[in-house]
Amino acid sequence: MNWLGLTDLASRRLGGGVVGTNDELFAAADNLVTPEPPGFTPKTFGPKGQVYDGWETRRRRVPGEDWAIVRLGAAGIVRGVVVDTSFFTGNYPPEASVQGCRVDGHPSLDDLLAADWVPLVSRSPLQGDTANPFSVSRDALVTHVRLVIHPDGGVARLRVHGEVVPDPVRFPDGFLDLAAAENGGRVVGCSDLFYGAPGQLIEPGLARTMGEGWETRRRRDAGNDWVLVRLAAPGRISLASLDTTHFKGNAPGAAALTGVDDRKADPADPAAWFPLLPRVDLRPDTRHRFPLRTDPVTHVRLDIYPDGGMARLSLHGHLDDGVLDTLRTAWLPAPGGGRMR
Ligand SMILES: NC(=O)NC(NC(N)=O)C(=O)[O-]
Repeated sequence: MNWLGLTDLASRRLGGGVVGTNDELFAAADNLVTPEPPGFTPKTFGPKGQVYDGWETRRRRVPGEDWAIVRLGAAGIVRGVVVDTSFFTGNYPPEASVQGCRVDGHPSLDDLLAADWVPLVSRSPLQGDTANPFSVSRDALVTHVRLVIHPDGGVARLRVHGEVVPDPVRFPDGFLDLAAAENGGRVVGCSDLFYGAPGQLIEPGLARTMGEGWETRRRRDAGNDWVLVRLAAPGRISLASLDTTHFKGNAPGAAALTGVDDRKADPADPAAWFPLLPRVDLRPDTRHRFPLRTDPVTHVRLDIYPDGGMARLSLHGHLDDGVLDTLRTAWLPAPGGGRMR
C-alpha cells in the first residue's frame, strides 16, 4: 500500500495539535504538525540560538529521551509515519520511536501521560535533513501519537498517514459531508494539479485564499479537468456544494458530478458511472449549492469545463444502511473506559 497518499491525520489543517512535550527550548513542538513543508534561513539567530522551523530540544546532559504528544485531527488507523528532519544536520536525533493511544473525549495531558501506549514504530535510526518514512503494521484505532527522540535533537515535521475512522457521535443521524477529509474522504485521482493540490478541496472550513484550493493550468486542448473522490463511506448525496470562492478570473465555466458504487460495479469501467448532477454553469467566486437525490455511491467524480480552480467541494448526505452500525462498533469503548489495552 502506498500509505504516503493517505491523509495526514496529525495535520493542523484537520485540527491536529501538540498537547505537550518535556522540552522545546530551541524550537516549539507545535511546528511538528504545520501543514506546509519546513523552511530554513541560515545564520538567523534569536535569543535562544539558530531559528528552526520544527521541534528542537536542548542538548541532554543526563540519560533519557525527549517526547512530544500529538492529538490527531482525525482519529484513525495509522499506516505510516514520516519523521522529517529537514534542515537539522548537526542536531538531528540519531533515533526515534512512535507510539499511539486511544483516549476518547477531550483528555488532558495528565490523562494522556497515564494512557496505555502501544508501539507504532519501534526505536529506529534516523537520518539528518531527511524525510524518514516508517510503515506501520498495527491495526489500532488511535486518537493520539507520541514521538520519542533518543536522546535529543530536532525534528521539522511529523506526518501521520492513515485511514480516518470517523467517530459516529459527530453525526448521530448518519448525515455528514461524505467527501470531507476529516470524515475519511480522500482524493484518489485528478487530471492536473499544476497550481494547487486537489486534496485541499475537501479540507475543513473555507479557503482563505486562491492558494488553498485546487487549480489546474490553462487547457489548450478540447478536454476537461476532473478530480476523483473516494467518499468517507457509502452514502446517498442530498446536497452538493461547489465553491469557486477566490477564483474570479479562473473559475470553471461549468461542472458535473458522476458517481459509482464500487460494491456493485468496477470504478475502472466507464459504463459503471452514473450522473449525480448534470452539467451546470458555474459563476466565479461563488458558493453554489445543488440539492440532489442519489443512489448510494462510494466514489464521486467532479468534472470541470474546461479547466480552472475551485476552493471547496462538499457532498452532504446520509450513510448507507449498516454503515453507521459498523462505525459504532469500531468506536465501542475499549475495556478500561476507552483506553486501548
Ligand atoms: N547551530 C545550532 O543549530 N545549534 C543548536 N541549535 C540551535 N537552535 O541553535 C544546537 O546546539 O543544536
